[in-house]
Formats: sequence, C-alpha cells, structure tokens
Amino acid sequence: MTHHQDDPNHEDEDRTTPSAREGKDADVVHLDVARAGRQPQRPDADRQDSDDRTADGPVLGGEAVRVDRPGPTGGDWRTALEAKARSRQPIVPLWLRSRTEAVETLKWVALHYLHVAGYQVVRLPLYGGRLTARAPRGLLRLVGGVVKWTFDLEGEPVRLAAVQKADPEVYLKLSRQRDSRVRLRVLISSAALVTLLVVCLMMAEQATTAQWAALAVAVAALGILGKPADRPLIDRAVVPSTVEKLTSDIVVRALTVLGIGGINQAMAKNPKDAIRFVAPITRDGPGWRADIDLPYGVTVADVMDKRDRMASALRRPLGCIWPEGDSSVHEGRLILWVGDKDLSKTVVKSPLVKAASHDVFKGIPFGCDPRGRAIVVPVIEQNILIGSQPGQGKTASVRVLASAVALDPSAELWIHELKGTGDLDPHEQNCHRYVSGIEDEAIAYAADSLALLRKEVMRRAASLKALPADLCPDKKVTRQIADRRSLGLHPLVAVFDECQNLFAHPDFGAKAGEDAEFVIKLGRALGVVLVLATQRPDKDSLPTGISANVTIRFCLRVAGQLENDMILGTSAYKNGIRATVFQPKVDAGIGYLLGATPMPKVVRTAYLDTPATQRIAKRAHALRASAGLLGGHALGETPEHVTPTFDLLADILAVVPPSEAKVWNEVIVDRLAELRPEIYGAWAGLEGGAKTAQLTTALKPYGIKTIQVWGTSEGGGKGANRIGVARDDITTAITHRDRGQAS
Ligand SMILES: Nc1ncnc2c1ncn2[C@@H]1O[C@H](COP(=O)(O)OP(=O)(O)OP(=O)(O)O)[C@@H](O)[C@H]1O
Repeated sequence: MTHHQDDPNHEDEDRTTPSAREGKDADVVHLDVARAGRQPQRPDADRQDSDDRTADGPVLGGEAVRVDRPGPTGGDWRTALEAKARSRQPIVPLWLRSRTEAVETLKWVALHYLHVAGYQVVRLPLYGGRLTARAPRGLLRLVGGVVKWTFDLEGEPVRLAAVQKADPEVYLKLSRQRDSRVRLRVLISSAALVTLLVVCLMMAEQATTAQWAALAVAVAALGILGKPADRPLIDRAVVPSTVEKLTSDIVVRALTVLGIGGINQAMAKNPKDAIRFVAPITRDGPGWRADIDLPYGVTVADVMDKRDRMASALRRPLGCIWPEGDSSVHEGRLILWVGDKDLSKTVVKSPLVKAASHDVFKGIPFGCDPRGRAIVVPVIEQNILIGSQPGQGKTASVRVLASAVALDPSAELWIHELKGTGDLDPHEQNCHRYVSGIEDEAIAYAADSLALLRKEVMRRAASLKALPADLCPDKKVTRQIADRRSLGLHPLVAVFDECQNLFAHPDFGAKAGEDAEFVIKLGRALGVVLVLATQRPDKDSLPTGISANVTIRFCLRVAGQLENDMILGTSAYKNGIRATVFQPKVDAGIGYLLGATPMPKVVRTAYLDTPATQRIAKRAHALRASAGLLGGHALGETPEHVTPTFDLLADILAVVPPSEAKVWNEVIVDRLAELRPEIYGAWAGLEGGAKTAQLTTALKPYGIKTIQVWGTSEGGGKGANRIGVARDDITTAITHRDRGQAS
C-alpha cells in the first residue's frame, strides 16, 4: 500500500508536467529537479522512490511512503521490555505465594494420593485373587511361548510353503538356518530349565515364609502373563470424569459452543490460532486455570454472559465455572477457572470464630474467592455498600464485618438493623449505639445516628487538624492515634442494615441521606466508616450521592442491570461485572466485591451462624470490658435525642390557614422550611419537580392524595394548574389518626 505524503512541491510538479498524467512524453528531468530541491533528503530516498516507481507504477509527485514497512518496527526497547514485564511468569508459582493457597494445594495433592493409596490397598486381596486365577493361563502361555521359541515354530509356515512350492533350494536354506538356531535355543532353554530346577531345590530347603514369598512372586508373574487383553488388573481409584483435567481442547470446545459470533468467525478462518493460550493450563487452588486470549473483538463480558452454557460444555456444575477478566492486560484476556467443587456448596469458615481479638487496621477477613484464597476487606478510610435481593446473604456479610469490628476493642461500633429481625442482636452488648426495628422510632434513632456522625466528623476534623505534625504527619487516623483514646480519633464503624427503610422514609429520609453523604465524603480520613446494606437499590432508597461515593461495594445476586450498577457503580454491568449471574437462593453469600482488591472479585462470604456470632460477641464484650472500652448503649446509657420529633400534618395545618382551601405542594414545602428549617430545609432545597414529589411521597403513608390546584405564585404572576393539597384532606387525616390512636 502506498501513501502520498503532503508535499509543498506536489502541486508544482503536477502543474509542470501535465502530460505525465497521461503517461506520454513524461519529462523526468522536471521531477528530479523538483526532488533535488526538496530538503532535507533521506539518504535512501532515491532508492525508495525508484522502488516505488517499479512496484506501484509511476509516482507523479511527492514522496511515496509505505504504510506497512518491511523490517523491524524499531520501537523503543524500554517499551518492549515494559510490555514483556507485564506478561512475566511469576518466579514463585501463584499457588505458593499465599500460605492458605499453598496449604490448600498441598492438602489437595496429599488427599488425592492418600485416596488413591487407600483405594488400592483395600483392593489388594482382590488383585491377589485375580492374579491367582490368571496364573494357570499365564503358565500355559509361558510354556507355549518357550516351546515356540526354542523350536523356532514361527518359521514353520514359511518352511511348509517352500515344501508346497517344491523349491528344494529355499527349503534347504531354511532348514539349515532352523537347525543351527534350534541347537542354540535348546541349549539356552535347557540351561534355563536346569537353573529353575536348582532354584526350586534351593527353595525346598528355605523357611516356609520364603517359599510362600517365592510362590507369590511366581504366581504374580504368571498372573500378569495370563492377563486377558481387555481387562486391566488394577481398578482406577479416580473416575476420570469427576475431576476431569482441563485441557486446551476442552476449553476451545467450550468456547466455540457459546454461540458468540466473534469466536465462531475466528474459528472458521483460523481454527488453530483463533483462541490462544498465553500460559500453560495449571492447577490453581482447588481447580484448573487457563489464561486465554479471546479472538480479536470478543470481550470477557461476552463470555461471562454465557457462563451457564459454558458449564454445560465443560460438564461441570455452574458453581464451578468462574471466568474472570484481566483488563490490565486487555479486554479480551480471559482467566477461566474451573473448580473441583461447587462454590455454592462450600461453607467458608471465618477465622474470627477462633480469634481472641482483631485489628481493624489490618482489614477484615471477609471470605474466599472461588480459588479458595482468603479475601480481606479494608475498612479504615473506606465505606462499604452491600446490596442484593432479599435472602441472598446481606445480613450474613454484615455480621462478619460487625464481628470483626467488635473484636477490636479500640473500635466503636454502632449498629442499626432496620428490619427488626434481631439478626445482629448478639452484638448489642458491644455497641455504643444500637437499634433493631422497622417502626418509626427505630428509623428516627438511625436518623439521629447520622446527624450525630455528621457532628462527630466535624469535631474529628478539628481535632486532627490540631494534632502536632510529628504525631500525625499524614493527617490520617493511624493505629497509634487510634490507641490514644483521649484524642477521640479511634475507628468508628456505623452499620445500617436495610438502610432503604431509612433513606426512603417520608420524614427522615431526605435529611438522613444528606448526612450520610456528608459522612461518606469527609469521614473516611477521620476514622468514621459507614457500612450500608440495602435490598432496594434504587435512587429513592439509596441517594446517588451515597452510591457514587462509597469505596467498597459488595453486590450479591440482583435481578437486573439497574440494581447491579446502583451497587457496583455506573458501567459495571457493561464491563462484565454482573451480579445477575448468581443463582437466586443457591448462590446466597456469593457476590461481586469491588474496591477491596485490585481487580473486581467473586467472593463467597464467610458464614457465621447465630451461635458462632454469639460466641464472638461474648468474647468481644469481655475484651472491651477488661480494657474499659464499653460505652453508650452497651452500658445502658440512653442517648440524647438529636432529630426533633415533629408532626407533618400538624405542621401543614400550621402553615396553611383555613382561608386557603387548596395550596400548591411547592408553596407548602417553602413555608414548612421556614417553620422548621432543620427538618424541612432539605426539602426546600430540591429542584421544582423533586420538591413537589417529596411532599407527595411524605403524605402517601397518611393516605393523602395530591390534586391539581389552580393558583398563582406567591410573588404574583400568571395563574397555573399545579400539584397541591386540599387543607380539608389534612384535617380529615388528622381526625382519622386521632380516632385510631384513641381506640
Ligand atoms: N456465606 C454464606 N454461606 C452459606 N450460606 C449463606 C451465606 N450467606 C447467606 N447464607 C444463607 O442465606 C440465608 C439468607 O441470608 P441473609 O439473612 O443474610 O440474607 P439477607 O440478604 O440479609 O436477607 P433479607 O434481605 O431477607 O434480610 C442465610 O440464612 C443462610 O442460610
């Protein structure tokens, strides 16, 4: 391919040699002159030009430069080295790097061979019986073979053929050869027979055990000789299909049946090279790992979508197939991990069950990835958001986090379990603030907590600023600072389980959302950590300011892309991080973890049942009590009330006089904000539509419906039809409520 570079002389040349375009009377002198005038000139320019002319026809003007040039690319050697560095094979194999993984692999190998050995030892009598049964046939075969060899019986058919053809010359030749051969072989066979007899005589004088041993060896040898061609002596200890070795053929077969256009086209064009294996398929933890480059244009997300089909193609349960991308290399790099065991059937034990104490600065042992590697979730300077459909293991994962925090006496624990089932009750004894419930009082308590946290963050910011530089060079909370309790900068972990009940609450939701966002944005460096769990990740139940700012996300099974991206962040679904692949119920406790590890990971959380959690909580309580670090709720203190109680309906009546029968929502909200800025201020700050909707939602629980109201703006102007409330509806609702309360 040639490419004409822009050249200032190009036009001139065209103008001076018009006939050249027709190919007649071409005036080469003009061109050369023009070229000679071109500065600077490459040393090989002339050769190049003449090459171009001969290869691609006449070049009328400008310099022809090949787009695809022959020879080496001449790239920077450092860049090449850097590219190579990215695909370096580890010096220490991956499985040896982590202690748990090395132990797991060695355990797997040891168990495998122990099983094989045990299986065969148990069957030794069977094998002995088989050998004995086969020994007579072996003896016959041995005798027959020796006789055949000694008397050269293989040659018999040829000699007979010579006789039948009546060819004396050939017959004589064959007979002579046979005689000499048989003479030698008879000698050898006789010697062997005599040796055997001598051995037998010698054995007769030996102890009986030696005689039995010799007999056993002889029987075994004869038994092996007598083996039928189609029946093996030894049974296989491991039926191959149970943990079938993953081979490249199997992987290619599995990828080609997924029905992905890009793979099929590439396979049709070049079946040998379409799917490349960048490293040998190896054992990695309790399973096989294949590192694959997918065909050009195919992404890991395409494969991820067809995980179930892949499971069928690999003949494994779905819970064994874990394709993973490595986008640090490129979007088509697939790490296919095929486990021996179904992840959904593995129960991950938590090290917290036995731990005497825990240091939250070292992170929290959260669970395992499919390869059995322990996953630690950092909490300091982080905020954690957990989401899923109901019953997929949210509370169970919160339990693990809360238990680890409880075991660190220096950390303050606040728990708000807004479902009211008491799943986190065991830790009540360790909490500075604790509530379990779904009713308004519990929600108000949780809202109070967020308001208090907001204050606490501001207090901590000032304290941290005032610390001398030598004590706190990075202006961050460290273990050393956390241990100085008097500074009040110890880790404070506040858990809000089923937080949608708080954020979507008509009265407390908006303010709580704002406070949470504030704490998430500023509390990180100050040791204040929020752990939020929700089963309804939509924009009303989880303010976008929160979902956009959390640093660690854990998403168990969700139904669709929207929920997936609310928890895991925008574009997560598009990038192939899809918590929709997990199966409802079956995969409870399995989710995608983002932000805790360099790459997003599938994680099975450790499971702590209620008795285990109770034991941990008791241990943590003793630890805290002995360190004198119990406080607040754990000591039975009643908290100060921060969020003022208010009555929305009474407040509306207060701002809408009887003279106004119907008023627009937005007007009511503005008046409410004037009445109680600390409560309704956030509502008034919303944009027009959202402001109206806020009041509509807040009135819904009272059974009050908004209506179209004709009116004019308070500042005057044109009349308009907008959403509003009838004052009578409010008074009726109050009457109903009062009657209900009285009864
Ligand atoms: N890591 C795990 N290992 C094994 N089983 C688990 C795990 N996590 C959860 N489960 C199972 O899933 C069930 C539901 O878990 P959990 O109560 O935590 O779900 P949830 O998402 O909080 O539910 P809801 O939304 O109804 O509150 C548990 O009772 C348990 O049997």
